Parts: sequence; C-alpha cells; structure tokens
Amino acid sequence: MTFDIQVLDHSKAPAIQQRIDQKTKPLGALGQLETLALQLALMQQQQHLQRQAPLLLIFAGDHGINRHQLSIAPSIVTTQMVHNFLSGGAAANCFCRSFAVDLMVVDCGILTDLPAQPGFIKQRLGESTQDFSLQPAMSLEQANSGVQLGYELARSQLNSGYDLLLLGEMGIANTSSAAALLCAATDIPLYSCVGFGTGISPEQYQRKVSLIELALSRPYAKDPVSLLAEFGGFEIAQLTGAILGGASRGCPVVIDGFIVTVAAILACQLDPACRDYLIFAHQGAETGHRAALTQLEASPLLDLSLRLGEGTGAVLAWPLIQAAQSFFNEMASFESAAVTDVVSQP
Ligand SMILES: O=C(O)c1ccc[n+]([C@@H]2O[C@H](COP(=O)([O-])O)[C@@H](O)[C@H]2O)c1
Ligand SMILES: Cc1cc2nc[nH]c2cc1C
Repeated sequence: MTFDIQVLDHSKAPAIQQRIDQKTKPLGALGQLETLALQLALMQQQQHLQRQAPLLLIFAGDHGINRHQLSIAPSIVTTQMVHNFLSGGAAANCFCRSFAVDLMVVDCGILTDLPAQPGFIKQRLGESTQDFSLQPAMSLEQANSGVQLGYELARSQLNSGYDLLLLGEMGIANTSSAAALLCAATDIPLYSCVGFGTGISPEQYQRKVSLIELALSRPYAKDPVSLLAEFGGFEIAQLTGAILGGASRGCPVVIDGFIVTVAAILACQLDPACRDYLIFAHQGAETGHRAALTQLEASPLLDLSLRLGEGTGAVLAWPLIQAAQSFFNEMASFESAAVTDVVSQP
C-alpha cells in the first residue's frame, strides 16, 4: 500500500520562527502555542494562516474480545452510543456545538446495521471483530480494506470544504485491542500498555492482561496491517487510514485519546511522513496513552485526565489551534507596536 504524503518542507521554519519571535512577548512565552503556530505555518507554507474548517469523524467498531467482559458495558452499547451521537446527546456533540465543529459518525462494523441517515457514513467491515485472544481479529483483506476506506474517506471529506480533521472513536473493549497493538508494534512492556479503560474492576483488569498476554504469545507478522488483522478493531484500521489520508491532503490531523494515538503509531510506521501533520490534543488518564505519546515524541496540548474517547479531547484542542492561528496572524510585532528595549535571551 502506498500513501501519497509529501514530506513536510521545513526550509521556511527559521523565517516563521523569526516572525513568532518578533511578536510583543518575551521569547517563547506562548509556549506550545508557538510550536503549534510554527507547525500550522509549515503545513500551509504561509506567513498568514488561513482560517480552517474542522470536521470531527468518530469511527465506531465492535470487538469480539468483549465476550470475556473486559469493559464496564456490553458491546451493544457501541450501537446505543452511535444512536446518541446521531441524536446529538453525547459529550462529543456538546463540545462540537460549543466550538462550531461539524461531526460525522463512521460505522466501521458495529453489532447493529443502522439505517442510513445524515451525518452517518457506513463502511462496515463486519458486525464485530473476532475474539483476538485465540485467533486473528480479522482477515488481512479486512485490515487492508479498513486502512484504504479510512484513507479515502479522509481524503474525500478534505476535498469537500473541510481542511482540518479531528479524529475520535467509539468501541466497547477497544482499549484491549489498542493495548495489544501498542505492545506488539513497539518495545513497550505490556504493563505500560494496559489500563482500566472505561473503569473496569481489578478482576476484569487481570483477565484483560491475561488475554492480551495469551494473544501476544502466538507468532505474528509485525507489519502494521498484519498487526491490525491480528489484534485490531475495524475502527482502528479505518482511523489508521484516515490519519494517512489527512496527511496526504497536507491538512492538520488532530489525534484524540489512547486508541487514536495507537492508530497514529501504526500510521507513522506505514508512512513516517505523516508524523509532521499530527497535532496531539491531550494526555489522558488511560495507562497506555502516556507510553504511546512518548513513542511518538508527542507534546500534547491539554492534560485533563480525560478517558472518554469520542474525539472529545480533539474538539477541546480546537480553540487552542484557533488561538495559535490568531496570535500568529494578528499579534503586533515589537516594531509595529513600538515596544522597545525588551532584552530576551535565546
Ligand atoms: O480515548 C481514550 O483515551 C479512552 C480511554 C478509555 C476508554 N475510552 C473509550 O471507552 C471505550 C473503550 O474502553 P473499554 O473499557 O471498553 O475498553 C471506547 O468507546 C473508548 O472511546 C477512551
Ligand atoms: C457510556 C459510554 C460512553 C462512551 N463514549 C466513549 N466510550 C464510551 C463507553 C461508554 C460505556
């Protein structure tokens, strides 16, 4: 599989940084917002940042491994939450309304085949993955077409007026899948990958660790698509593709929580050029999220102990992206504001 991603041109970075440094503030005083402005300006290759039109895509999928009750909820809650997203009642909907972000839900393969409706995209790879503790979660063909479907979806949405992607997910038991993927794709020890997800009991946690250990003890190929087939979720495969699709359009892709961050690791393994297009919204409370962010050398914008998913952290990061754009475009320079004699150490 090849992805049409341009390696980000960093040659204008010194000029952009100089523009940031001439703003009326002590050197570096806008902290990570400065890094963010630089990243956005490199993506746009401009000294004036265009306003961006954001779209939140929530990828939903069900997980066979939940027959072992590894979540606080049965798998049908994925379908119920998809209903909730479509009727506007979930946290993600509230935050999208707060910050004028459009939202679409992608059925990547959930238990119930819901009717077509506005804001609902059906790209079903099945009704649930298999229980990955004893067998691959899906076929290699399903994993491949999941990545391809996500890639094409991101590209088509970014062709139809949106130019910034926020990525979220919904899938009961998908922290089990993400933990297995993270452990298999990296050298991170299992105990740093597995957490309490939705808030499971110590007994459920033990069962979760044992089942993931069992899964990881069988031989498997280590390329990202094979890993998705072994341990993945339909939504994680499509997220991996969507990240690559967003980067291929040269657009910022905002990464939400643990599960999306694991998809980002796989996307970067498939094509490292996508890394420069990623904005990491937050450091969450799920154990593996920290390890996954460290693996990507990411500095997330927020630290709110979130562990909800749905893209909630990504949407909360959107006003910060707007703030980075506005200071970069509108803030006076020392010269234009006639602020003199400020001595900053580099
Ligand atoms: O985004 C996160 O960091 C995150 C951390 C823990 C749980 N979640 C959400 O909770 C579900 C997965 O948790 P679990 O316990 O069912 O594996 C799934 O729907 C995710 O959206 C999300
Ligand atoms: C209620 C509920 C809402 C969610 N949103 C994302 N994951 C979720 C898991 C549960 C259980």
